[in-house]
Amino acid sequence: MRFVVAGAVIRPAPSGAGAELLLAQRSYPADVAGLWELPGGKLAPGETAEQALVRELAEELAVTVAVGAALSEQVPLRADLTLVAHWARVLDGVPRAVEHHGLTWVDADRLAAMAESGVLVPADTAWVPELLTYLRRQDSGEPS
Ligand SMILES: Nc1nc2c([nH]c(=O)n2[C@H]2C[C@H](O)[C@@H](COP(=O)(O)OP(=O)(O)OP(=O)(O)O)O2)c(=O)[nH]1
Repeated sequence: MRFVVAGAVIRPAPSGAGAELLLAQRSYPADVAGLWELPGGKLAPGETAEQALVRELAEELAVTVAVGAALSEQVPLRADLTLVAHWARVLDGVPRAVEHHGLTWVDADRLAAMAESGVLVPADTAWVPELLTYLRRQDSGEPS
């Protein structure tokens, strides 16, 4: 089994209420180009999910991240490929779309509207309830 790891990159909302999540707009392949995802990629041989996420987000966003706990859902993509996600925070740098069409920080209401309108990569909808619960928390402390 191979794994893809995605980062639920979060920050306190500038308004002070709740938190925001970073979404990235895929540029390929054609079936998902234009849809929004949690940035990340496949684990290289011998890498842990945490190591792969640090590497992928450095490559894709030009930032250094601290990787936290895994989200609870693991999403089967194919018989031999499973998608997992970890919470992450930017330690250094400002995210930039190196490989994606664009980036956007969303609050809970915006994420819910995007999920509703079908602009998320389909597999990622599995995480929406857990993401919304965190983004709506008032203290935006460590995800539990
Ligand atoms: N990174 C990422 N991939 C996702 C998500 N949801 C989802 O279905 N995928 C799929 C798309 C791809 O089939 C696979 C990972 O592709 P990728 O293009 O990000 O990974 P990569 O850079 O390591 O792969 P590659 O293009 O070099 O083959 O997982 C997601 O939220 N983030």
